[in-house]
Amino acid sequence: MTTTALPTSLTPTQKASVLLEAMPWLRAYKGATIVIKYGGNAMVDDALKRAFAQDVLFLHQVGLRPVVVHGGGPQISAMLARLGIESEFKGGLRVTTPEVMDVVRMVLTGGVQRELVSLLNESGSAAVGISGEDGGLLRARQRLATVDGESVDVGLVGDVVEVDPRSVTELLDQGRIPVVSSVAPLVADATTVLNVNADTAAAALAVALKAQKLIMLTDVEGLYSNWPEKDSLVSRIGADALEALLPELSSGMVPKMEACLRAVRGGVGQAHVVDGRQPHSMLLEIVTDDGVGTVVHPDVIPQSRTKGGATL
Ligand SMILES: Nc1ncnc2c1ncn2[C@@H]1O[C@H](COP(=O)(O)OP(=O)(O)O)[C@@H](O)[C@H]1O
Ligand SMILES: CC(=O)N[C@@H](CCC(=O)OP(=O)(O)O)C(=O)O
Repeated sequence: MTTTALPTSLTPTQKASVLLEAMPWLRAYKGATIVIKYGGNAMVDDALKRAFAQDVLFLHQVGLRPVVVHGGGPQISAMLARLGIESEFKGGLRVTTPEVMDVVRMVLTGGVQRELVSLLNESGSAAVGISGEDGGLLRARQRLATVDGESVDVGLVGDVVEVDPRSVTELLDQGRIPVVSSVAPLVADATTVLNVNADTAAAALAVALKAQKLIMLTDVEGLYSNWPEKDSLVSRIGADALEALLPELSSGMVPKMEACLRAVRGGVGQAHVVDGRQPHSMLLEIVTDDGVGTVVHPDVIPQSRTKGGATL
């Protein structure tokens, strides 16, 4: 895999200080489980996908336990269009007929997941693909979407109600990088498969794994309190304040911020929304002092999760 060289304009001292800045963060996160949600909109070009793979491999190499949960909304929409199947979103969720569900499952587990696994394994073999259907990982119940305060039917769309994380922890314990697709069997009938928004799946998995961090890579700088006003980017928000803001949010930000809230309320140390269009944004978020994007934190931060003035 090709690597991005440091610009030659950096002096040796500056290069050393970049490495040294990373040290306390790497020490703090050694052995930590980090769930990374890689959104379909952040997979827009090959260079970005490679930068993403490099970051995941770096974190794995230095002793973190990264788990990738991938999306693929735009890729599913492109395949549906090629097949001439109409599709629409309500409240940020795809209306999923049985015909659409077949395509969702095929594109996520057969396309996007395979591509990410092969990218991560280009210079190794640690990545292993798995779906919510495998090893009883996820179980879901049909859910409705909320549009203008009203509940609306979106078909075969699920919310995760049970997680058996053993298949993922076993992979992590073997030194692997699990790459998870967000389809899940119906809790009452395992032969019916539901389409789970990947943000929702990532949050449920992060809670079950007791992850230290959930990172959402998307195609926007972070959460805007007054979208699309550029000066309304939120850098930090607590769970209660986010809950109050949820009814104001629209489209893809609804499941994403619901997922961040669920994660921090469920015991995950922090949830981050970072811009996947910026190469290495995730790495910068984890191993440097400069926070990027939006951090969602629990209202009460346990003492064990603070380091100096910073929150882990
Ligand atoms: N308040 C908001 N803050 C940021 N983005 C918003 C907001 N409201 C709506 N959006 C839209 O949500 C999109 C991200 O959601 P989505 O397309 O589902 O991403 P992903 O594929 O990464 O899950 C942004 O590109 C933006 O167009
Ligand atoms: C129910 C629902 O909307 N499921 C999503 C699953 C993929 C996904 O979440 O992909 P992104 O993360 O790229 O948006 C969909 O069908 O598009």
